[in-house]
Amino acid sequence: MQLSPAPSSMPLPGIGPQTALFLDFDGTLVDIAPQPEAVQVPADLVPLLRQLERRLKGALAVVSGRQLADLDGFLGPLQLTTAAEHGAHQRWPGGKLLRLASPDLRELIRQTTALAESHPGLHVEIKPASLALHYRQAPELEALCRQFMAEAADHTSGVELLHGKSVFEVKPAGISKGSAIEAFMRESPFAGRLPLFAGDDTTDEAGFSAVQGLGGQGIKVGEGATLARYRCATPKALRQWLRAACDENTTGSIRP
Ligand SMILES: O=P(O)(O)OC[C@H]1O[C@H](O[C@H]2O[C@H](CO)[C@@H](O)[C@H](O)[C@H]2O)[C@H](O)[C@@H](O)[C@@H]1O
Repeated sequence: MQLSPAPSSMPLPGIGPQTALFLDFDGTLVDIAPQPEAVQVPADLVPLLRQLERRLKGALAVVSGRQLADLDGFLGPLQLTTAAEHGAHQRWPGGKLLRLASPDLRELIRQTTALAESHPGLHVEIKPASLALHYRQAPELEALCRQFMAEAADHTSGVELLHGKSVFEVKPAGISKGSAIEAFMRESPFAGRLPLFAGDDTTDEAGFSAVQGLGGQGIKVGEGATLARYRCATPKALRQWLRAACDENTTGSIRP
């Protein structure tokens, strides 16, 4: 399927009792920050997600590249249904945990850590099933990081490379945000509902493809070519749409 600019003037789709809602975290629920740990969670986000989860009778999940512990740290005390690490680590309704893959990343960790030590500005984020090499503080090193991570991924069994916002990530092959959403959609309370997925990055395109293949809609937050049919300008505007959906008198159909 070809990526195209999503229309920006259409009102966002309504969130109703038959919606299954899937939400990316960085760049979607919260603004992008200079470093992964510097993200600011707006004070009203956790109450908003709690209210939405209740209204949707549990059919809400966070779908993120982050590791589960980080998401829980940012969104605590909430522990939402979650697909973490691009779907490799899942928490299902009721709390059951599922780890779909655990590639051996020891050599990759050794190599990327050595690279970051010799290049100030690079940051290695080590997660249980994946690894991110961040270059937001050294954008001039993008080409070096690309080549390094492509070669490293080639030499690591069972992984594939993603390019996100100022980051190259190695994650388990064959698992994506799309496959995680499809898995949730086969089970209660998601099954039989219309899925909506909001995300901001290239790594969210698999999620847009999955929800639209199931008759739902993708919402791209921010700029850039996308498969998503809807667009919302900023995380703040997305949160306003979510808040509107919590208001009894609206279906959430606001303009982005
Ligand atoms: O799927 P997401 O929830 O969007 O997570 C994707 C990655 O997000 C984080 O990195 C990105 O956000 C950082 C904080 O805003 C930013 O500094 C970095 O440049 C971005 O790439 C996170 O650190 C990664 O683990 C996630 O995979």
